[in-house]
Formats: sequence, C-alpha cells, structure tokens
Amino acid sequence: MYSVKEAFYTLQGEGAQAGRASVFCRFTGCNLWSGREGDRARSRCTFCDTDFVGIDGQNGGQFLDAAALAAHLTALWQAPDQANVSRYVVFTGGEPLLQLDEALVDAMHAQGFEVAVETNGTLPAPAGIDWICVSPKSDTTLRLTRGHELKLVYPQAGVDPANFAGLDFTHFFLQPMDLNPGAIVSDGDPMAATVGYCLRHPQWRLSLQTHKIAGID
Ligand SMILES: C[S@@+](CC[C@H](N)C(=O)[O-])C[C@H]1O[C@@H](n2cnc3c(N)ncnc32)[C@H](O)[C@@H]1O
Ligand SMILES: Nc1nc2[nH]cc(C(=O)O)c2c(=O)[nH]1
Ligand code: SF4
Ligand SMILES: [Mg+2]
Repeated sequence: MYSVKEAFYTLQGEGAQAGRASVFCRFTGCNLWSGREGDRARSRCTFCDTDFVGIDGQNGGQFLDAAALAAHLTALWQAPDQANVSRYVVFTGGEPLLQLDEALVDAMHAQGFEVAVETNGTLPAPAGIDWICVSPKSDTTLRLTRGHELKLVYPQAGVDPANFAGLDFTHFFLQPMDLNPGAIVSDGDPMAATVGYCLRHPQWRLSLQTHKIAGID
C-alpha cells in the first residue's frame, strides 16, 4: 500500500533537471517532521515548504500495489511519445524513501519512465533509480553519500557545504532557503548568501526554485 498526498504533471523546478517535463508523485509523510505547523520549531527539519500530510491533494490517494500506482502516474503523463525523449517521474514527499520500493521503480520503468527521487538522504534507496537528488538536513546522519546531485538548502545553521563537497555526486547545488513557509531562523538574505558562496566556491552552483518563479506546481 502506498499513500500519496498529490500527483501532477509539471516541470521539474530545481537542480540539474530543471525545466524538464515530469510527473511528480508526492508521498505522504516524512521522518524529519510531522507536517504539523505546531511541531515545526521542534522538528529535525524546520524550513520545509511542503504540505505532505494526508492523501487529499490533487490525484492523491492510497494505492494497493505498484501496478496500481504506476498506472495512475502514467495516466498523468500528458505528452505524445517521441524517440529519444523519455517520460520522467519524480518521487518526492515528504520523504519518498519511506515508501518507494524496487517494485514501484520497476513498474515505472516498464511504463517507459526514467525514475528520479528527491530525498533527505537519511534512508537507504531501492535499486534501479535513474536520478538521485540528495538534500541533506542539519543534525541528521547521511546514509546516501553518492548520487547524481547533492542539493543543499542554504544557509542552514550548523551546516557547512564543505562537509559534503568530497562526496560522490556529479552535481553540487546550493538552493536558497525560501523563508515563506515560516522557516525558523536564517542569517540574512538566503539568496545573497547563496550567490556569494557560489562565487567563492565554484564547485557549487546556484539552484533556483524555478517553478515558484514560473507560478506552477
Ligand atoms: C519538500 S522536499 C521533499 C524531499 C525530501 N524530503 C527532501 O527533503 O529532500 C523537496 C526539496 O525541497 C527542498 N526544500 C524544502 N523546503 C525548502 C525551502 N524552504 N527552501 C528551499 N528549498 C526547500 C528540500 O531540501 C528538497 O530538496
Ligand atoms: N515543479 C516542482 N519542482 C520540484 N522539484 C522538487 C520539488 C519537490 O517538492 O520535491 C518540486 C516541486 O514541488 N515542484
Ligand atoms: S524538506 Fe524534506 S526532510 Fe524536510 S520536512 Fe520537508 S519533506 Fe521532510
Ligand atoms: Mg517542492
């Protein structure tokens, strides 16, 4: 059984795949925050910009098995098939690695999708994922120390990007912390701080949340 908050067709907004047409599957629940505003300040992740509670979002629900969820997500892909252009699904949340398993990865591959995940990196990943984006959070133990992109929200108190710069990732991004969700503390302007860090440390590139700029999901 999989619990899905919402699922929708949009453009990936962040990181190296920004701008790419994608089906997003947002799983319910996270291991670093309950999702309740009253718990935010004392949670392990305090700046989350996402509602991942329940199954009441667009195209949300419970799905008995991988085949059922794969069919549901495939129906959301809205483009005609074209040679050399893959369908693309992004599993996020909440924390997707609480629910994503090899059966679902395989079922999406069988429907012609490349499979991406957005994870906080604290849980092991099933085999077969084509694109792993890890976004580390302060005061957590990173279990996923390799992948395709490491995308650190910046600045986070007590987190130095240098601690991740030697890990086995292809791309290194800093993403300015969006303070709108009521994020708890940040020193100064995250955008300016992030730009400044990337200017001084060219290994790191700026990731903007382009879906927020574009006004899409
Ligand atoms: C909502 S999280 C879900 C996936 C997973 N739990 C994680 O944290 O990576 C999706 C992405 O949004 C980022 N994010 C969350 N809140 C943010 C904020 N206030 N500003 C910028 N990025 C944020 C996360 O770091 C992650 O890269
Ligand atoms: N368009 C769009 N791109 C995204 N990239 C990562 C997101 C996420 O919430 O995981 C996200 C999202 O919520 N929307
Ligand atoms: S950003 Fe990710 S890890 Fe943090 S509370 Fe939101 S879903 Fe959980
Ligand atoms: Mg988001």
